[in-house]
Amino acid sequence: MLRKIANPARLLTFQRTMASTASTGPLVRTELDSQTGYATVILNRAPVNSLSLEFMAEIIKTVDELERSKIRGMILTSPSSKVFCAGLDVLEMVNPSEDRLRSVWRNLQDTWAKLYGTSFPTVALINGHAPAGGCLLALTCEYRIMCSNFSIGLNETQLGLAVPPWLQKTMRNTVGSREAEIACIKGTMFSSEEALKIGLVDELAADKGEAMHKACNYLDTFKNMSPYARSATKLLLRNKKIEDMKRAREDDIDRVVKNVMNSDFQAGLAAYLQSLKDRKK
Ligand SMILES: CC/C=C\C/C=C\C/C=C\C/C=C/C(=O)SCCNC(=O)CCNC(=O)[C@H](O)C(C)(C)COP(=O)(O)OP(=O)(O)OC[C@H]1O[C@@H](n2cnc3c(N)ncnc32)[C@H](O)[C@@H]1OP(=O)(O)O
Repeated sequence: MLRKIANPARLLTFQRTMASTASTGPLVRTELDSQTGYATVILNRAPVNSLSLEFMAEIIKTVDELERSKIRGMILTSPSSKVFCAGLDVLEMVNPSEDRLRSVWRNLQDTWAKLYGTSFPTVALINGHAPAGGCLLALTCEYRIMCSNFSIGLNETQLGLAVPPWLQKTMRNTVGSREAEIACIKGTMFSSEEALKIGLVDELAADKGEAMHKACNYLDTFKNMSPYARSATKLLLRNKKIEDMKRAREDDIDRVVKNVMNSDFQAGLAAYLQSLKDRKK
């Protein structure tokens, strides 16, 4: 459940209607507490918040809007009780047109860059599983609070996908070189407790209410600090990685096209999709 806001009149909700969504309501909902200046961004693409082209475009737009609104902090979360974000929409990879595949990958790069380079402080409130692209979203935030009994990790290699260099770097920056190398190559999924142990998340919480409380505590640490000094320091730390990604982005896209258009990959993906369905039986 979302944190209760003392005065509902203070709650401004930006809502956008999106075409082609199976979710109820907008793909991304933002609730702004005007007392604290903290925005809760709720990823809302049922059932598992998988990242389609349109969903990522909406996340990017939301972050742009929040930058313009001069918020004091952002909490990224999901309305689901089981899944934070299931990563890229695997259907985007099934025999895609090359043009769409390029656009999907470009949007993933931009989603990462936008969230990684926000001027305001960011917390991922990971209230469910966060494989691959779900872990990527969490890694873009400055601080991660994870509810117990879920899993998180960059499991791309398990699906036959290479982890892009900019994402490897983000993982390395978070957990250190050795842990990142092994985790990326093996495609390890970590339990919440294991993730805490290696520093992939910063705190655990028993439930979403507790996680929200801890997220606000993190954001409160900046309450009396100059937003300029804070964000300038963050961007000095992070901008080079964003620029590196942008410089190499066309090569990155070409590599992904080669990876995904390959017939062996497509055969493996079909088997993977079947295994997702079989798990339910
Ligand atoms: C276009 C991009 C091109 C190239 C990529 C190249 C390189 C990529 C490198 C890095 C970037 C990131 C990549 C990725 O993110 S790949 C996606 C990885 N994600 C997964 O492997 C997650 C798979 N899902 C699960 O493990 C479980 O669903 C989960 C634990 C998240 C939730 O389990 P739960 O039991 O709660 O739900 P399910 O019944 O399994 O799922 C419900 C429903 O949703 C469908 N589903 C699940 N995940 C996805 C997904 N990622 N994309 C699309 N659809 C997904 C699932 O099949 C069910 O559908 P249905 O059977 O119709 O109800």
